[in-house]
Amino acid sequence: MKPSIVLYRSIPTDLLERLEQHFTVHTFNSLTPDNPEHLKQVLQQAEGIIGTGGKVDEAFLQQAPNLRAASTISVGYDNFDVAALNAHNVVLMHTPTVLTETVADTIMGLVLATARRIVEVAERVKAGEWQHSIGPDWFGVDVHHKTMGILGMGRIGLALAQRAHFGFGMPILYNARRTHEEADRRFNARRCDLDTLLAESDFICITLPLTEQTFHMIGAEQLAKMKKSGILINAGRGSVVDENALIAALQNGTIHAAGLDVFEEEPLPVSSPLLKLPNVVALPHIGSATHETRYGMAECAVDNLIAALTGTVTENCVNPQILKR
Ligand SMILES: NC(=O)c1ccc[n+]([C@@H]2O[C@H](COP(=O)([O-])OP(=O)(O)OC[C@H]3O[C@@H](n4cnc5c(N)ncnc54)[C@H](O)[C@@H]3O)[C@@H](O)[C@H]2O)c1
Repeated sequence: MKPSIVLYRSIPTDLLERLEQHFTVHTFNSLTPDNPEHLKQVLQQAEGIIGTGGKVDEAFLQQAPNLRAASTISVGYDNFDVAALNAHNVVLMHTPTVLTETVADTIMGLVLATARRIVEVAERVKAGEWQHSIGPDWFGVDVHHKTMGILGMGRIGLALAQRAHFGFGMPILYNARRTHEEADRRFNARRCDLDTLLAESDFICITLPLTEQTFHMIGAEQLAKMKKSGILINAGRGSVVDENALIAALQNGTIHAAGLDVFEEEPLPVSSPLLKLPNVVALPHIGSATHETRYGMAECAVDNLIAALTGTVTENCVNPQILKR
């Protein structure tokens, strides 16, 4: 009999067929579906889960005694309790690399949109406000040759540095736990402490994962250390920034603008003060959301689950120590 798995995100038909060659697939629209009793029943037998979103913690794992592998269709895995997975001998697979370049493109899009006020002025054109040749109230600020500060010099940080350095002639600062030799060599990037990065950068781009150490890493104190003309871009995870402190900083003119792809609560509530601020560009977590990349992520996650449940893992494993047990 084929192993039973739970699929909790819709994936392209050919990839579903690939899963069905190996497994009996039980499909749900999320991990908190309309039919929770059915999910509970299926989880009793399930050896694998694949999808994105939803908490996988001790309470969830208690309901899935036969689980051997979890495959998330994302690179970030902050919604998984890795210690609990380890305790239950569950391998966690994710999709790094395949989305790196697309997310870096999104971040550059936010840099340009905030600095040049692209969304705001395009809306004014649509509203019929372009009646005469434009004056300073339509102007933005330059991007090229300004200083870019990157928080989290990993895969996405490096792809962003490449764009900023070669495309826009920007000096690159970064804050990281250790020196990134490739960034230094290829982009003349300079590692510095957080306070220096906050004080010297014109754009601060967050590409950090959400962990206990990065939670609210940027709060009122850090925002106050940024240039008044500084622009904050967050494409890591919402809770790396204290959103209330950010709202206050944007309202008070402590910083110039913000470009946000991620939020403390997603979807962003329509009542959020962020949506009332003209100096905010808010995106619905589209970092990796292109047809090509979302297909690539789903394919990678499918192959990851097959590898994990057939004992052929070579890459993309968050807790490889489990494989040796
Ligand atoms: N907006 C989106 O749609 C989207 C898409 C993909 C990834 N992401 C987010 O981006 C994150 C990074 O992805 P990646 O592929 O570049 O991961 P990565 O692991 O290659 O890079 C993360 C970097 O952050 C560094 N880091 C971690 N904690 C730190 C700390 N306390 N101080 C300084 N540096 C620290 C790590 O050393 C690493 O270099 C993901 O974890 C995810 O949260 C968002």
